[in-house]
Amino acid sequence: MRSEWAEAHRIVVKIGSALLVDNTAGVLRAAWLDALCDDIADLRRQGKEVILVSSGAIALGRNVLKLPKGPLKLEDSQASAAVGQIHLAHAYESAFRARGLAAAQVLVTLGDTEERRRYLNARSTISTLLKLGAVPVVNENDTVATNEIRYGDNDRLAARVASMMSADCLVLLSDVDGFYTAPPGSSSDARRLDVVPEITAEIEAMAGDVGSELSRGGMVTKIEAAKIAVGAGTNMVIASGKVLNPLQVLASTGVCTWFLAHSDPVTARKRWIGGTLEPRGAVIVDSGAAKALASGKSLLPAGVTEIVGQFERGDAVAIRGPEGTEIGRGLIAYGHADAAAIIGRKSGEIADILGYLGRPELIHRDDMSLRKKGF
Ligand SMILES: Nc1ncnc2c1ncn2[C@@H]1O[C@H](COP(=O)(O)OP(=O)(O)O)[C@@H](O)[C@H]1O
Ligand SMILES: N[C@@H](CCC(=O)OP(=O)(O)O)C(=O)O
Repeated sequence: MRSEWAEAHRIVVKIGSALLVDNTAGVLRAAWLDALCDDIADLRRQGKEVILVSSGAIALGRNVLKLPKGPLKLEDSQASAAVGQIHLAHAYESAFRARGLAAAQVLVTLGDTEERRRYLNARSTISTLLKLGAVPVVNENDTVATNEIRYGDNDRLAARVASMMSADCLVLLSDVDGFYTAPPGSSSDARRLDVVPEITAEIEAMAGDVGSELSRGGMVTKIEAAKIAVGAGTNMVIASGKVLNPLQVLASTGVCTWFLAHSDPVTARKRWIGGTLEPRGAVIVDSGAAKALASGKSLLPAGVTEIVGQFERGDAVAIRGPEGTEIGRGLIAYGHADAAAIIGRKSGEIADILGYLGRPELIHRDDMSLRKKGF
């Protein structure tokens, strides 16, 4: 197995519906799920952080509701997801509890990963869960997501989660053991690629549709996911989940396809913050704060002398030194009005001033890109 696997500290694992749900009976494949949870407990013992993105709610729920086979209307998918998600949550809770781990259900919508304020909230909640030792189990909140505002497939959702969480590796477990030069079902000379170093038009043309009635997206959405992941500095793997203990099998055999990122997640995130996002305002810092930032510290309200412009929590702002020169950019943890109320004050005073317990830092160092480090 490639060194990227051994070196990965934060791993997102996405599980397709076809793996979790028995297509004929429409019920959960409990023995498979148990074995997967063994693999995750094992990774946790190795000191790694694991976030699961699990499909399966609609596939499970439609069976409970006795809906006919074939494509579902949007409202029937949403009803199925509502029913199936309870079953999924129950299954994960008991499987992880049996292994001494707490499962945490995180249901997200497209807006939670796209809109700045909610993005920071989701990132912060998942970080806290990891810090507390829980295993976040993420799915799309299908019950409230309508066609215009939904991912619809969990491949891209998993990639957005991996990018949001600066994960080192995203594993898409599927019913196929990698990316082939053509859809394996329709072409007998299709062969699996070990590594895709670049997602070219030729690679995109090799991706076909879904392999099972329960699934969504096929390889097309996996390639879309790969673009998001590698752009965020996350390596992506497509591997087979058709075996028991799929992560252990992957580690020992190395059979899969790798989509390699060109930089690490921290560098990619800093580039995104420093180069891609348009600043909505600015914070002016004093010389002491400028020095602290240069030595790798977060920006505390005490070191800020002025707030410029109007922005919301999670927006990008410019960080300017006492002479007004831009020294960096960052995602700010407060909207402009609250930020203006707490600048120059100690972090311990924030709750008294604002009436709620906000973050101690105005801009966390992970959410900051400094000019001299090159953006
Ligand atoms: N180039 C390709 N390489 C591998 N599989 C492909 C390719 N093009 C299409 N597929 C199909 O994609 C399927 C996997 O995607 P999908 O059915 O959406 O599963 P999942 O539930 O894992 O998301 C495979 O079973 C295969 O039939
Ligand atoms: N949120 C949906 C996921 C749908 C989906 O992406 O399925 P899959 O292609 O099997 O990963 C569910 O839980 O049913």
